[in-house]
Amino acid sequence: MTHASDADWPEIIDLDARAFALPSPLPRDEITEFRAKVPDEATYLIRDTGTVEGSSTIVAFSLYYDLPLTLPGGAVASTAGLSWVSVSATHRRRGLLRRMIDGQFADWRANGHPLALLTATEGTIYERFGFGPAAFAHRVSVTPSAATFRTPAPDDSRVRYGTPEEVETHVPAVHARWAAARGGAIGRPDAWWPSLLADRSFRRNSQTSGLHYLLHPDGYAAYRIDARDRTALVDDLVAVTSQAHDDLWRVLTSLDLISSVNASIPVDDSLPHLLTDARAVELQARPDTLWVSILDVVDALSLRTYSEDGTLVIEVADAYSDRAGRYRLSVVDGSADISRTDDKPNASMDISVLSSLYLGGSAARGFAEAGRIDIDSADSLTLLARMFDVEHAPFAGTFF
Ligand SMILES: CC(=O)SCCNC(=O)CCNC(=O)[C@H](O)C(C)(C)COP(=O)(O)OP(=O)(O)OC[C@H]1O[C@@H](n2cnc3c(N)ncnc32)[C@H](O)[C@@H]1OP(=O)(O)O
Repeated sequence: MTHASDADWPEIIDLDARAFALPSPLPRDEITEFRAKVPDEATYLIRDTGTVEGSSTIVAFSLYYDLPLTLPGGAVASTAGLSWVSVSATHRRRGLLRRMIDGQFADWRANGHPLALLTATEGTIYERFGFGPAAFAHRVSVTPSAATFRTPAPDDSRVRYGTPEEVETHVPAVHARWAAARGGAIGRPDAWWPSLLADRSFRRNSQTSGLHYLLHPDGYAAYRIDARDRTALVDDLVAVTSQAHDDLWRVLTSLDLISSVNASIPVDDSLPHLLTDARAVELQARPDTLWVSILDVVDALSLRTYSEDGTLVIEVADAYSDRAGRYRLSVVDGSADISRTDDKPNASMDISVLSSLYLGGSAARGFAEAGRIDIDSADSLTLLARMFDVEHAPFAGTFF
């Protein structure tokens, strides 16, 4: 296994397009922009000799981004975001993914990352490495004609369409304010913004418009129009205050000639409650949007805060790595002290389940009822559930 160099990228892009069944690979002139997002040492590739004598081809590739993740309580963890995992169809199920993850896992730990993240194409690949789905979103379709707000619109909502110059300064700044305040939010590194704001053609098809940006002093919404069925597709909506949230949604639901507004919103978003008819917000799917793997149990559990004080011994099983063991979690005034222990456990679970609970986006009770958390008493389950509970559901906000 080696790291990628500039010369490898055209081949990597082709491998990736085939593996992800994309209609066309990333255009060559956009590779440079993409390359700014990832240093060579965070890329992993495996070559195999080709059928033509002397040739060799890339048969597996993956990379990780250094991503800031806001945790319950407001601390920001430096995480490793696994992405672009592609194995050639000619080399499937020969352990190449496992080889790449083994290498990355060692590097993530050497770099001191307490957590690894990913967004998954399929739900059955990553649990074996200790990842669990940890944040979700509601994919909704809002019918503007039925979306009547319970309260009248303010005289001036302060929402305006932004010029490109305004968008370039306002959007990254508001996103950073929002991400710092929302548990489960992924902060966007500076190097990501040029390609996001450029809204390259590969992000849309011939029937969809470019992005329109609505700006508010405390938020923004970026949407495009699909001309085929006159829908508005919300690409990004960030609101630091509820006023910004409500004002942006008032504009989005009053777009003329639009039959529906499609968006991915937090599972606890207030939008349905703002309307006289909550059915105007039709739930279409509840996808997992972020998978987490706790790489270091003591470090990770110490970084977040907790909603209930108390002490629990949690036993972790780990078939992939060395995270197994018993950990005493003592919470005082919301802050945890964690240490390894030999004491009898109150709750036993796989590292992937603990990783799912970590951001507060999954309920301990559901895992216990499914037999995936062994619990010594009803009181322990109540304490576990309350400890990991959070004020706002985690919302990642960024696909990577
Ligand atoms: C974070 C991301 O980037 S998600 C994107 C993942 N990539 C894709 O979906 C693109 C298309 N798919 C591929 O490129 C490949 O099929 C991959 C990357 C999913 C798997 O690569 P492979 O090299 O075939 O996996 P590998 O042989 O190392 O398998 C490792 C383990 O995962 C299992 N596994 C691999 N793929 C799958 C799958 N799609 N569903 C269920 N299990 C899987 C294997 O059975 C094996 O299990 P075991 O070791 O516990 O017995």
